[in-house]
Amino acid sequence: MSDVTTAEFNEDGKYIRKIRSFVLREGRLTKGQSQAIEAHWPAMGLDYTPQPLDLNQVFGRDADTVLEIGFGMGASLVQMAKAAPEQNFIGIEVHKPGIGTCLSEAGAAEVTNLRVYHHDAMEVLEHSILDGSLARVQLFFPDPWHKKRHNKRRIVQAEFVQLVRRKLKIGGVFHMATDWENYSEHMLDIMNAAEGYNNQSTTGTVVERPDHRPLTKFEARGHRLGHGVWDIMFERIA
Ligand SMILES: C[S@@+](CC[C@H](N)C(=O)[O-])C[C@H]1O[C@@H](n2cnc3c(N)ncnc32)[C@H](O)[C@@H]1O
Repeated sequence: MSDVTTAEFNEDGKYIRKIRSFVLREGRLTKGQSQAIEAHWPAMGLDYTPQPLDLNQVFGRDADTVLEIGFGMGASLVQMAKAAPEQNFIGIEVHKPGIGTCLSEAGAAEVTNLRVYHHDAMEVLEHSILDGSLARVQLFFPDPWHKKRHNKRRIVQAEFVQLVRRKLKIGGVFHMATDWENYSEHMLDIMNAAEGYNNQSTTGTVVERPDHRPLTKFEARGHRLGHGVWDIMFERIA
């Protein structure tokens, strides 16, 4: 398994510090997580390389590919892969325990249409995914970076959404969900200003949770407490 980021240097060989959307908190792996990585990484893990991935070769077929950024423990990703065997799924996560749990659940569910990266999604998207190759990109409950002075760490930014657009096919969908209202407003501001996208909401705002996004445990609890969740879906039109 490679490092989660690639060190970058300028022409003078000076290390470039980037603003990242995550802070690594490498909690210890449980025994189950490390066993799952050992058992399933050979079949389901994708080692990061800056060369574009041949999706047909990776999945052994030509099918629509859905890519999820920051899948956490992977509960909804595994459910989605299980529920849609006709589609390919790629998950990207920097948190190693999440990789372990996801692989453990994917192994137990016997899914064969899921591959995962343990790396920074920005670099994977930029270098490993061919332009115009994805049917859907999913970003569920990204770190909200609540404090105003941390807002710049939010992954949803003008440049990022154009990177996502480039990787989607025409007609492909960028699907976001958040439980933080201020972040949903930020997402809508960025997406409304972004070229080449069309909001799938008839009201020009948010959409109902589509059936293909499973309700997470955390979200179900939020519902009971009266908390909101906002789904935002934009289609690539150009
Ligand atoms: C708040 S959690 C949500 C996890 C999951 N989607 C869920 O709904 O439970 C956000 C996740 O995104 C991951 N993450 C943030 N920035 C990332 C990046 N640039 N590349 C890969 N993963 C990232 C974090 O490690 C974290 O696990």
